Amino acid sequence: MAGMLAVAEARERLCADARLQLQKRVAATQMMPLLQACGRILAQDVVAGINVPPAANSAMDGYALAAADARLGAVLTVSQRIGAGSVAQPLAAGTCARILTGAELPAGADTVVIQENCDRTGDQVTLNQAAERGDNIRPQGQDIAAGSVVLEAGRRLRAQDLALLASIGLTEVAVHAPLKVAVLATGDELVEPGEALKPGQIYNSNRYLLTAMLAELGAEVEYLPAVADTLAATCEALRQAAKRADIIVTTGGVSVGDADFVKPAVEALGQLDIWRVALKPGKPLAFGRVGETPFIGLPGNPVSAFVTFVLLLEPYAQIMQGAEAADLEIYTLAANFSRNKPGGRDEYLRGRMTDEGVTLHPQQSSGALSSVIGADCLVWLKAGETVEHGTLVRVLPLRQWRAAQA
Ligand SMILES: Nc1nc2c(c(=O)[nH]1)N[C@H]1C(S)=C(S)[C@@H](COP(=O)(O)OP(=O)(O)OC[C@H]3O[C@@H](n4cnc5c(N)ncnc54)[C@H](O)[C@@H]3O)O[C@H]1N2
Ligand code: MOO
Repeated sequence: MAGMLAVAEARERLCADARLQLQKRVAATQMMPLLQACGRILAQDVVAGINVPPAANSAMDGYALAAADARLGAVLTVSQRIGAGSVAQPLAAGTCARILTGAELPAGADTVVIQENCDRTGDQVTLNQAAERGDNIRPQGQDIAAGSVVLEAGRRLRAQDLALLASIGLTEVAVHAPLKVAVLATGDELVEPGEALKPGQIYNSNRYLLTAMLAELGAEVEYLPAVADTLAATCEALRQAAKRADIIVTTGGVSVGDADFVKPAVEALGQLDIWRVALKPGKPLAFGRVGETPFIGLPGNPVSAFVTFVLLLEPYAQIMQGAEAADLEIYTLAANFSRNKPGGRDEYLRGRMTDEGVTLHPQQSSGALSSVIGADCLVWLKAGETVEHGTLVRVLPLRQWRAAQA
């Protein structure tokens, strides 16, 4: 559509800019104790200083022996007992050692026979099954080899990553400093929940939407009080935001109405690089700088703010805080709906994936947040596309933003 950037191009341009911004932030890394590092982005590759396990050990409770002795019917004397945490003596030739799960193998043993396959009488063990060299043994370095890269920079640390880092003995880890994001909502009609609603007013829901979504990405959010619809107030709020944040995110006031001052304010204080993207909902998206600080202006309609966050702000914030943005996950599913009125922009409809295909939420207004609550995916229809029941359509799962199953 004339004068509008395609979503893919807008995304590419934002990602490229975020990479430049990240380079300016490389110094902003910090060492973090493991237990406080969940959700943070790893700033450097981590190389294992040790093997895990450090030495070959038994995977089962049983008897350790040399493979040459592990014949069906063999009778062996138990020459020692090795529990997890104890240090084994070398195995006397022709004998076996009682061994417990996790205990290190004695020198001279290369096989473990599980106790269920043996008969024990006193200190004699009879093998009821033959075993092969290496059976029931976890070799040294089976999990992690010393010197290998165990986690790569850019990874968002999850519980299992922290456990892996603990398993190589680390107590702390280098992570990127969290992004500081200033969030501003514009609009004379906005009041905060808790205040009485006067005629003409609505509650400021976007503040909560954006603050929580940014927090889920690991950012530190500072909310600046709602901005009145004047050029002077908008300029002043943006100037304040630029002083304290790595990114400024606004909602509303970015369209063409005579109370929409975000665009002229950004043009006056910096530069506007993108304005209007060919998507519905979310057309009046703006991107640029306030002074040197990156600025992303999301539309005021709550669903438009949600969709532009998922498609454009999320990758920008991910990259700028050091994580690689995942490519959009796109599947094709049969449409469990029909649409014979083609749109002029690509549309991202709120949908739900079912065994019968993808269904649409009945309410697709860009002001209706309830459509997001019921959605687990966005159905991406290209401009001009019509859909019959059963047509294959592109579906973007909402991953972490997904609604709980009803
Ligand atoms: N003549 C035209 N009018 C509009 C166009 C257009 O191209 N030509 N674009 C429409 C589209 S598409 C959208 S989306 C909206 C977006 O406009 P703005 O981003 O400038 O947002 P506002 O006008 O300030 O608000 C739109 C809508 O959202 C409500 N809102 C705003 N902030 C919040 C908030 N913090 N919490 C909850 N709801 C909020 C606001 O009350 C309005 O209803 O413009 C169309 N118009
Ligand atoms: O995008 Mo507006 O984003 O169509 O409601």
